[in-house]
Amino acid sequence: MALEAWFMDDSDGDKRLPHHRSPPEFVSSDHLSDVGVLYWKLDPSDYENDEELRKIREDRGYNYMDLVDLCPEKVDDYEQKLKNFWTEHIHGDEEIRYFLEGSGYFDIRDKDDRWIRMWVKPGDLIVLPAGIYHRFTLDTSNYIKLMRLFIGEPVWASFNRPQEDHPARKQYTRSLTEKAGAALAAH
Ligand SMILES: CSCCC(=O)C(=O)O
Ligand SMILES: [Fe+2]
Repeated sequence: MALEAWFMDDSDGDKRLPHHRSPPEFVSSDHLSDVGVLYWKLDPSDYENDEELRKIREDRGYNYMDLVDLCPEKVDDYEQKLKNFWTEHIHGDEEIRYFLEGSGYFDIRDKDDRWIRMWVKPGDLIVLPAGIYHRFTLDTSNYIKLMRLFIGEPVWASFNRPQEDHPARKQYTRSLTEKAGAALAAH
């Protein structure tokens, strides 16, 4: 099963609702990989002993991991955190999230600056490239539990848009341009 993703409408209504366009416009896994998103579907039921997850972590050097249970009782500054997640931002490193319970919306900007909404659910492992604009919200289930992965000492710093001069942003836009150039040359 592929990740469910779609282009968002332009309405300002409740962010926890799906925000499909009318009619809905789904986004293919090719389009997601074009903007540099990596995706795996794993079995979350026994994540502590999952051989597939172990292999991915080893291959990509994700030696750091912790768990986040996103509910008011377990997270300090819950409302503030959700607010920060919802503010469009980038990071200087990959953002790697493995979703274990509940669900939510991970929104990313594509190369034409359109919002793509990815509906993340248990078993979805998603890697966002450094420098991609994104944001996150819970959906109407109001709950999510996830694993954060990182290479080495984690850096959670986020940089709110605009960030056109940030090295990670420049590198990212350059990589998109190169990809587009290579695609043209292949035709
Ligand atoms: C809660 S999943 C990811 C939210 C986010 O973009 C972040 O932590 O930087
Ligand atoms: Fe982020």
